[in-house]
Order: sequence, then C-alpha cells, then structure tokens
Amino acid sequence: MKHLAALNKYFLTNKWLLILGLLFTAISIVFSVFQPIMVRQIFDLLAHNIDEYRLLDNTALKVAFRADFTHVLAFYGVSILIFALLSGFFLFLQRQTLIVMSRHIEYDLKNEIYQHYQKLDLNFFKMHRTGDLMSRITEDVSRVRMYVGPAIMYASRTLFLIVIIVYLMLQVNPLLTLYTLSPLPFLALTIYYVNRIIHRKSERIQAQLSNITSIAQESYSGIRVIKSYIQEDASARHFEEASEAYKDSSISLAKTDALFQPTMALMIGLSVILTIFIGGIQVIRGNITVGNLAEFVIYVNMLMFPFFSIGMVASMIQRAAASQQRINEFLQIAPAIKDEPDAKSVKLKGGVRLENVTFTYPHTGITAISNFNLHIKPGQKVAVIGRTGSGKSTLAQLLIRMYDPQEGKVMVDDQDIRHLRLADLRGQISYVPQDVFLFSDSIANNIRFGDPSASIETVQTAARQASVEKDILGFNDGFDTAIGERGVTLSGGQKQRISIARALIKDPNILIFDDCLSAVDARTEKEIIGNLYAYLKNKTAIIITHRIFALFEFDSIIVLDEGKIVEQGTHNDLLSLNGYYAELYARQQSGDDESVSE
Ligand SMILES: Nc1ncnc2c1ncn2[C@@H]1O[C@H](COP(=O)(O)OP(=O)(O)OP(=O)(O)O)[C@@H](O)[C@H]1O
Repeated sequence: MKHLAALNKYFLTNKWLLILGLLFTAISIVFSVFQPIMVRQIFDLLAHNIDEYRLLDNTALKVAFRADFTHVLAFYGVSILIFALLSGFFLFLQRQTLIVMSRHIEYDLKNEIYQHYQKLDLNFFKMHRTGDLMSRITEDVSRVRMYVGPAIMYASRTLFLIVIIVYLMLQVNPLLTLYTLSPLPFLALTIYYVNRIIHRKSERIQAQLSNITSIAQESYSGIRVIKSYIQEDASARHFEEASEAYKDSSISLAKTDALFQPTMALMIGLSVILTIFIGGIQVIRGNITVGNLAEFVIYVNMLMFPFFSIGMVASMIQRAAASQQRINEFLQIAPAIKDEPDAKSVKLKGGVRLENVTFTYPHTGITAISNFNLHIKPGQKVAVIGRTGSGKSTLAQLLIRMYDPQEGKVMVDDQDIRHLRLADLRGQISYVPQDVFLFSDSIANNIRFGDPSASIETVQTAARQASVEKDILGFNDGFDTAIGERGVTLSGGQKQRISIARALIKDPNILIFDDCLSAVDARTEKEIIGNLYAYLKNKTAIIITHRIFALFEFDSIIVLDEGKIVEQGTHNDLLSLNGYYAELYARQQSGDDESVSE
C-alpha cells in the first residue's frame, strides 16, 4: 500500500475533482435511500387503511376511498421516480468527476514515466527488456488507474451507503439488522478470493496472448527466411501450440466465471430469505411493521453491490499497489549520465582528446576501450579502422557521452565532457550510427530530425550532400514519401544516406560516422566521399570504417585492436609499418577483400 503514496501528488493536483466527486457520491446516495423509506410508508399506509376500507359498507364511499388512495399511490410513485432520477443524475456527475480525474492521472503518470525513460542512460535500456518498459507504461498504468478511478468511486459509494443504510436499519430494529447483515461479510470475502483466482487466470491468458502476438509478429517479419527454409509447417505448429495453451486457459477462466455468477445469486437470495424469515417473525411479534420488512428487503438489495464491491475494490487496490511498485522502481532510477551541477554551455570548436580512457560495459564486464589516448585537433579528419569487436563503436559512444568511462577523461576543446551541458554536447556533435533507424514518417521529416526548424531547401541540400537526393526524387511523392511499415521500402544504402543527411543538416563542428557506408556501392561511396570532402572542410570528422578510403586524405588513421591503438599515422605511414593496415590494403589491391575501396 505504501507504494500508492507516490500517487498522492496527483490527488493533490486534482483535488477539486476528487472533492466534488465525493460530494456527488454522497448526494446521490442520500437521494437513493428515499426509495425504501417511501416504500415502507406505502406498505404501512396500505396495512393501516385496508381494514378501514373493508369496514366501509357504502359503495360510493368505497369508490371515493379508492380514488383518494390512488392519488396517494401516484404521489409516492412520482416521488420515487423523481428521487431515482436525482440520484441517477448525481451518479452521472460522480462518474464525470472521479472517472475523469482518473483519466487525468493516467495521462500525467504515463507522461511522467515516458519522460523519465527519455532521461535514462543506454545502460538502463540494455538492462531491461523493451516488453518490460512497455508493460510498465501501459498495463501497470491501467491497473493504477483502476485504483485512482473505479476503486475510489466504488469504495466511497460503499462507505457512504453502508453508513447511511446501517444507520437507518438500526433505527428500525437492531436484531434484524444484525441477522440481515451477517452473510454479507462472507459475500465480500468470497468475491475477494474469486476475484484473485479470476485475476490469476486472466494474467496467464494475457501472457499467452502476448506470446501468440510475438510469434505471429516474428513470423511475419521473418517470412522470407521461413519460406526459403521451407519452415511454414513448423511455424504453423509453433503457433498452434501457443494457441492451444491460450484456449485451455480461456476455457478454465470461463468455468470460474460460470460458477461465479450463480454463487453470487445464491448468496443474495439467502440474504433476502433470511431477512423475510426473521423479519416476518418480528412483524408477527409486533416489533416492526410490514412496511419495515419491505424497507429491509430493499436495503439488503441495496447493500449487495457495495459488499460485492468491497472484495472487488480490495483486489483492485492490491493489483494497483503491485503495479505502482513496479512503476516506482523505474521512476526511482536516476540516470547515470546527466548534467553535473556545474555543467557549462559552450560553443564547440572541434578539438577532441581522450586521456588514459578505460571503459568496461557495466552489465557484461567487457572492457571495450583500454588505457586509450588520442588527440584530434579542430578540423582534422581521422579514420578509425579495426577488426570487428575492436572497440570502434564504443569510442563513438564515449564521445557523445552515451557512457562515461570508468577511468580517464574524454575532452572536447580541452574540457572534460562531464562538465559540459549534455544537450550542448550532443547538439553540437552529429553522430551517424552503424544501425540506421528511420521513423515512420516522411523522408523530409526523417532528415529534419537533425534540425526540426530546417526549411525544405535545407533538407534538399543535406540530401544532395549525402548523395540521396536523386533517389528521393525518383519516388512518386519525393521528399514527402512515407517510410515505415505502410510506406516505401528503402534499400540499405538509401537508409544509410538518409541517416547521413540527417546528421549533415545539423551543421555541427564535429561529426562521427560509424561504418555508415557499408551498404552503398563503390560508385555512390565515391560520390558521397567527394561531397563530404567539401562539406567537412573546416569540421572535425571521425570516420569509423571497415574499409580503407584511399581517396579521402585523412590527417590520421588509427587502427584499433582489443580497445587499444595498435597503429597510427597517415596512409603512407601505416603502409610502411607493414601491419594490419598494410595487409588490408594489400588485400584490396589484389581484390581479395571487398572492404577496400578507392
Ligand atoms: N552495449 C554493449 N554492451 C556490452 N558489451 C558491448 C556493447 N557494445 C559492444 N560491446 C562489446 O564491446 C566490444 C567492442 O564492441 P564495439 O561495438 O565497440 O566494436 P566495433 O569495433 O565497433 O565492432 P564492429 O566493427 O563489429 O561494429 C565487443 O566485445 C562487444 O561485444
């Protein structure tokens, strides 16, 4: 329960809706209890007048009596209707306030979680499965909403109703009240336990359903592999097994549900019979009137749902507390990478320096960069080459502060990047990642992601510089062409070039290209390099690559191995070293290796 205290701030911001909601609940209940009181009065009037009526010997008097009595009954009927309408109206207002409040809280909580996710570092995302992140922002928030909305609504209704009705019942006859109420706590307990069983079963069904969804999703995405390996039958069998488990669980839930309703009806029936039986004895003994008995039967019926909802509300609160605990776990994680209190805002010129940097991935213990030193002057172009897994991408991640090194310093313009404002650092460095990611949006907006205020002309220029403009203009909708599931399918090379255009449009002083030309052909690569040469004239560029770009005159080429620089120098320096670079170059010359381009 203490976990739910985190929601109190939301109650405070929505206090007026909460107060009004509770007020409307009370008013609606006050109007609803007039009905049994009026029914009692009608019954008592009937019982009282029936003997008088029978004693009348004159037909005219009997007709007049009946007419009078009809008026009285009509009055009561209309009054009951008016009170029912008023009660219903306030019930409507109650839902309009409390349920609306719960939707506001749900909205705020979802945004709070989403914004917190955005602040968290990459390591957090590596440590937690995407499904887990998604379920906390969707299913867990939905369960919490059941507490802030329906649970509060039912609980307040239950509380007000029980207090008012039990008070009215006690006024009539305490003994009958005790007998009548005695089965109700059992009803609440039964509902609570049955609800837990239903919930457990529903959870299992939910998990099986998401399993079915991911099996289907994966097989649609991998349909080409499934077909080419003729695995359609195996895939169908796999799906069938998952569906069968889902069907069995659903049937089991249907059985519990089928038992639930009749059991409830039986309990309600027992309570009514008990009321009539004991109440009847009290009437015969003269302790209460027939009207009181009728009133009691209505009270018992009115109390059924509140007692029923005690069990429901208890399990709703329990589930919400468990969900809020899961949400709090994430909300309480502070981002490892954030602005230092003394973080400065600076305009970067482009100098980069790494001093004795050692970095180990926290969750795997792999040391990707080890005692690393590098100095790049503003405007220099540096190539980073090395075998797969040698630490090239990690180097890029450290420069844009996706991770902080455990030892040493990463500096830009001689300032430790930990003392710069994160938004300034990332805003002034363009990073083209190895794995391209494009959003389901138009091509123009995907490029504009690097500078949301960019005009269409700027977008076109960036596309031209990245040698992708011609491809884009070849599509029917040009720059407005939609990408994504329902949009056009781009080739790997087109995606890479759009991703480069996105980086160029930022017009930064430092650019990092992480193996981002791997999917383009040699001719396009030559064209891009030609364009980039002009664009990068006064900018610092770090180009991570598997291939040797002999056309590009790098100020320095570094060769990485196991997180360390093993060779460093210009193209000619490295050739004379006769090491990895020379070997790679020789393979290019002989045409054995595709990873060399000129
Ligand atoms: N997010 C990560 N979490 C844990 N270990 C990682 C992570 N990323 C990379 N590594 C490990 O760090 C080492 C260096 O990886 P890195 O991606 O920097 O190499 P790379 O030279 O860029 O390789 P490639 O050329 O294949 O992209 C590898 O052993 C890799 O397994």
